[in-house]
Amino acid sequence: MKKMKNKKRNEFVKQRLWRYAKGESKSLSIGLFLSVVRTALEIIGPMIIGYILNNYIKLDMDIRDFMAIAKLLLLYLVIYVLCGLFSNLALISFEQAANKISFSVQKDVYKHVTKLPISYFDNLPAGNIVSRITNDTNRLKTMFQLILADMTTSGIMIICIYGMILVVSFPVAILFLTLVPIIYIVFKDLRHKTWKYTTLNRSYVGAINASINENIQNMEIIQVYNKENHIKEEFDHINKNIFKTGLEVTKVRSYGGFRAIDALSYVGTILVLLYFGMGKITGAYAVTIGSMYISIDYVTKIFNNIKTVVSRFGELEQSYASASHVFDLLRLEPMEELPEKLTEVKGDVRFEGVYFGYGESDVLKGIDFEVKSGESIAFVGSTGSGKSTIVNLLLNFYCPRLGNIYIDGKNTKDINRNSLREQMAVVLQDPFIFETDIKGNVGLDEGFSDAEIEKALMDVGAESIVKRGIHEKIFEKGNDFSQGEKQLISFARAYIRKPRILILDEATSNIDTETEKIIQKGIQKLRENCTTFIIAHRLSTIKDVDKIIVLNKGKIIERGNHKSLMEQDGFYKNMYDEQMRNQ
Ligand SMILES: Nc1ncnc2c1ncn2[C@@H]1O[C@H](COP(=O)(O)OP(=O)(O)OP(=O)(O)O)[C@@H](O)[C@H]1O
Repeated sequence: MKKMKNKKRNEFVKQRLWRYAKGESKSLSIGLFLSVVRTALEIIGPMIIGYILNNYIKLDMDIRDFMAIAKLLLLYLVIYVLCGLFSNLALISFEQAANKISFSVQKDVYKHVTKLPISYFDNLPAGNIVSRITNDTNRLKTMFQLILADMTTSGIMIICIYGMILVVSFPVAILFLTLVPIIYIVFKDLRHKTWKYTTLNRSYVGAINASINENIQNMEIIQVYNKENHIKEEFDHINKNIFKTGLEVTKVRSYGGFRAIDALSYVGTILVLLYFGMGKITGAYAVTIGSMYISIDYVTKIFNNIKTVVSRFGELEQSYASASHVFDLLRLEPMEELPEKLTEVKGDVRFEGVYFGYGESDVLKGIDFEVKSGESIAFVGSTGSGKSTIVNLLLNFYCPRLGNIYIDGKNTKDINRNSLREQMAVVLQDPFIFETDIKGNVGLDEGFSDAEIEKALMDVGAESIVKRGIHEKIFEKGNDFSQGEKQLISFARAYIRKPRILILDEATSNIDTETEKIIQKGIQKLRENCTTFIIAHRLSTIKDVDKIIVLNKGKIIERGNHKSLMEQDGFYKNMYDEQMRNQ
């Protein structure tokens, strides 16, 4: 079963790689053509020297010989200059193709990720996805660079040079074959060790990235609890492992496989010398100084190229693994774009026998309620009772396991998600602020005019922000704005879209009375003409809502309005009294 899955995955990766490569076939073909020309030129070079040695280097050289040698050496020089030129041009073509491919992959993956169901993100840390889109696609680029720029050219070179050795000296070509099994053993060993240490190294790099990400995001907590030293120790530990495994990779490459291939290259040269020496001594076969020179040059070149292929192979495998990671994201089923769009929405919402769980056990168990257009409904209950989950289902981030949710009588399972969300606005307890100006934060670059943005801000009571100017930049996380001001910006963001359904996740943190007043005024404005869902923590703020649902462990245990629930003298009244006492 696992084998089948791996086979399918491999097929998908290969298909995708091929498709992306085909998209850049022009640059790739040019690069390949230039590489072949370069190889041909590199093969011709030693032949010129061989020709000089055989025909012009003699005891009775005259001026005509010198002139001929000079001309041939000039040709040799031109050939090597051209060789360098073609090699660089080929590299540029391959680099161009690799860059364009990684750009397309990144674009496709990013677009695909935005269409994935939210449930997918529950199981994968955000850092992991970021790393796949950035690091893994970069490695995929390296893969194209490696395969094309290094391995293809070296491969072509090995084949062509071996062909030439066959032509120049058949026995040398046969002698060379005796070294192939040793080359294979060295290659296997090097591949195994490089894979082992680079895999370890990359996993430590991944761990350190995740740790930096987490620590920077939680710097306040780290400093408040004096955890700096603990964090530093943890960081040092991973860092040391990165250093150690990195060193092992270098050692394997420097002392191990590479030296072995260098040694084999010397053995190859010695074999050539022995063959030609034996021929000269015994006179059993014809030898020339030129063909000896050519054979030695070719053997050296062949080993240099084998070294390139061997050294790149480990990296290539790593890059292939990265490509597989990236393409795994593309294999995930995106959410279906349902055709039925909501246009004119009244805002009637009905939950009917809804059961849902993120994992195996349900966190909502048989939720039923109805709210009419323009009404407000609040959800209260202890932490983990399922308040936010109800809203997650309403937003269609998840589908109920059992039961249905209706908006204006239409089942949300059948409604196009984007059209559904266009009718909704969410105001979170901790408003998210983007690192752009106030206008961008309110309008989210959806083409609202300055006047519309200012009006929205004024309507929710953010005069002070309008006075600062809507083109003022808000820096990361909006730390130069007060909590209240950030809330007002997020209110304006919701208000300007004129949602039919508003979801308010009420702030749990204590805010001063002045900010509280401003916020409550903003909320009143927001709630006008909307069906409002409130996730309430402070019961004093929901006295005026039409319906209150009291949740406990995913079940509705009480329902009514503030007055009727107080009269019921149950869970709600207890919570309310407790909060009043603690004020
Ligand atoms: N993405 C998730 N993956 C797995 N379990 C989750 C996820 N989100 C919430 N839960 C679990 O579902 C249950 C209900 O959580 P939910 O956030 O809906 O409660 P809540 O009433 O809104 O809590 P709070 O008042 O603390 O925000 C909890 O046990 C919670 O641990």
